[in-house]
Amino acid sequence: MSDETTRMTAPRPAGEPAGGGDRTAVVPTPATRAVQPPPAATGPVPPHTAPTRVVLPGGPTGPAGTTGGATGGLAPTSVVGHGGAVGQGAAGGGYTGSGAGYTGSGAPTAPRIPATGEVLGQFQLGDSLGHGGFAHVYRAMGPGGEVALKVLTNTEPGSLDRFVGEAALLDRLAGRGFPQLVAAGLESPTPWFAMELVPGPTLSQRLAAEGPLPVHEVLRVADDVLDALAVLQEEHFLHRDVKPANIIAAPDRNVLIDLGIAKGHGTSTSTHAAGTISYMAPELFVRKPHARSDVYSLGLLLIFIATGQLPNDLNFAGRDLTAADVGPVDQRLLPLVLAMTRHRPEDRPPLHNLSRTVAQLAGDSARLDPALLAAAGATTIERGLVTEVLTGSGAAATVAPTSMLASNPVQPGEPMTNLVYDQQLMGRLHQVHGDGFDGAAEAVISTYLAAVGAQRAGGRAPVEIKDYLWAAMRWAPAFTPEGYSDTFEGWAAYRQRHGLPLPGTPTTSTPRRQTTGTAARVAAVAPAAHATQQQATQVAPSFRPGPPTQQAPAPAQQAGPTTQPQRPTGPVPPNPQQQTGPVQPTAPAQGFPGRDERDALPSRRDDRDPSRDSRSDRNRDSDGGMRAVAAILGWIPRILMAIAVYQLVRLIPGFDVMPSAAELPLFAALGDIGVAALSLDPEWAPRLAELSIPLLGIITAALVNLVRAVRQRRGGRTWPFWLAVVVWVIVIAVQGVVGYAQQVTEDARDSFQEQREQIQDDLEQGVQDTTEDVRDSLWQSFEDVLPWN
Ligand SMILES: Nc1ncnc2c1ncn2[C@@H]1O[C@H](COP(=O)(O)OP(=O)(O)OP(=O)(O)O)[C@@H](O)[C@H]1O
Repeated sequence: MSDETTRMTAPRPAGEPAGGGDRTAVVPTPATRAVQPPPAATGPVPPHTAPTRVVLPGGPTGPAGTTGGATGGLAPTSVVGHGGAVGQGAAGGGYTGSGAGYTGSGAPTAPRIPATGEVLGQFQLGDSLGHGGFAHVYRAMGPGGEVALKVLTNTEPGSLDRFVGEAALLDRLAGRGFPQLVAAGLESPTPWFAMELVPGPTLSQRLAAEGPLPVHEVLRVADDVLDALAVLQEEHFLHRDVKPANIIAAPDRNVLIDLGIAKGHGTSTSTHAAGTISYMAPELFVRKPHARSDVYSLGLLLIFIATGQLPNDLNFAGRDLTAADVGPVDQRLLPLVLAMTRHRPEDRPPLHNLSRTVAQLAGDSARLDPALLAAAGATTIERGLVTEVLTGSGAAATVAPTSMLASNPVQPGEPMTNLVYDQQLMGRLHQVHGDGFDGAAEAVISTYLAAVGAQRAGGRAPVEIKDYLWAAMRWAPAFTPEGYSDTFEGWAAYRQRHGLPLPGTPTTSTPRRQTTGTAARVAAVAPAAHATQQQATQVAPSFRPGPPTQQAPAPAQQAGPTTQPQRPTGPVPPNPQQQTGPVQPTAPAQGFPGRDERDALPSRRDDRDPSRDSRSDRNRDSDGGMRAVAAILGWIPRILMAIAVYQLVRLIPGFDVMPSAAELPLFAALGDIGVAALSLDPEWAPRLAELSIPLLGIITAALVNLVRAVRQRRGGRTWPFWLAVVVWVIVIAVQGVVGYAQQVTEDARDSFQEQREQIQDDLEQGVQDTTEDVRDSLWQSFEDVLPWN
């Protein structure tokens, strides 16, 4: 093998002096870490117990560029080893080395996958241990014994940076919870690094062979992975790819592999998202990594290894899992996994609390402290992590601005696989799939692409994108409800029939808000659906020009979903537009999970249950009553609000000539009841009658919210509820304050009047008395002086 790497044999950049350091490993290290002196260039590879310490020839602080990853960003996007080929290549979007696969132009070329027997550095490759979309891992023999040797095979721009970053992080972790780095040849034409060989199957292999694990094994996995995640957190990293395939079940421990640095923060989760997205935390779908994102993935993983199945996909439903979602799981595990998979990351417990809970469960579960599983404020270490993410240090600088996260559209230049982050598109597809109309997906995608630009499709036809997204989300083909065609029109008809809100297509400017009533909405959407079909045919050709390949489905299949088996349904109306549509599926491109891969993925519970749709139909029917109640109830608070506002207007001086609504029998009675219940002066009855109007409003608004929440099976309160409560409270406050002020003023006026009258009476009396006294006294004096007295 011509590969000259011993541990690292990268060419030095021009002008850099040669020396002992030129044959050392050049994985970037954090600026804060003590850097060890480079080992001798020609020395033997040390045994695993003394791994090569990768160093930066540029000095302890490392050259510019290391800040991207190793200094604590979530994932390095630009890592410079020693200012040489790696760094330059990274900046240029490709590897500047001479090897196949990484060209200076940055354009990906064919990957080189080494064969068994080849030698890389001082390691001879043995059997393949496995591979993902990113790298191949081999059993290899080196001077210190057997190792797992990982070879980069992905040639997309940035993949080398990620690979270098992974090696750097492994080195930094020094075997704590992860395989220990042994040696690296990152500037080899075939970049590689060797790490400790962990014996054993992955957890997904173990599950496939043995089925669900007993509780104590589940807790052991939880314990080991929580420890590993805590180590990562100390280093200010998230893994972001916790899944059964990334945990090796060694006889004595479970080891987390495949460091998530391959998943750049705010960027793609790599091109082979299938199987990864299944475990992805909801906040990652809006590209807002949280310190507890790994907790969510681990929670799902524990559910999977305990039950053999994953809960329904809830990423777009926006709610927590319930016991019913989880399926038959040991009751001891239930509170743990429910807490770990809470929808809002801040409601999930921090790692430390989880470790203590797991320890308690493994010991004496009776001592389980429920407070540990409650939502807890950010820990100091988490705050550090979040700060780094938010301040945009290193790789985090790629985070989209908050304004972009609102609708989260895929940006030009982003890989097509990032469509999974588009909430608008994915939310719509989730609805389509949930209703059982996978066949409407192509139309939805086409319309979406027509709006955002066909280039976002990355050259894929809508049907390919649909297949990709379905595989990525592990949505098994849905069963269309009987009597409906699996098309956009069928979906629209189904929603109309069930009185469900009918979303427009993503691009339509369908004036849903300007029309009222279901009929009007349907009328508005019908042309939209028609337009969608047209757009499907218009957009598709520009995605993937070229002749259809062997895999192109027969025209008849093109009319409907190309991949979904359907239950026999009623006659499906022909759709000539789709039949003639130039959708030209081609062989799955790189990064798309193959059919076998998809089949191997564990299905979501709903996906495996063919009776799901009829069941959900029944649920929807039973929801009908609730919906009617909610609709009726919905008007009551609005009417009450109008009355309360009317009452408010009456408070304005001069407007009190208008009749008081509080005199209506219902409210008057409530005023009387209030006075009796609170033992108040009866004169307060009219005031209480006035206050009863907004109070009644709050109560009915709360009821409406409750009914709605039950119907939608959503926990928590919705914002309209809070809006209503705020309005009502303001009305009550104004009415209360003004009413009280009026009452007090009236009382004061009365008392003033009383006092005035009293004073007047007193004055009059006084004047009269005085007059009489004066008169009497005068008369007396007069009498006294009269001569006849
Ligand atoms: N240290 C190790 N010891 C033993 N086997 C390993 C080791 N590291 C990796 N493997 C095996 O190699 C397989 C692929 O490894 P890894 O997941 O790291 O590759 P990847 O290409 O980065 O994967 P992905 O595409 O999922 O990111 C693993 O599933 C595992 O079977």
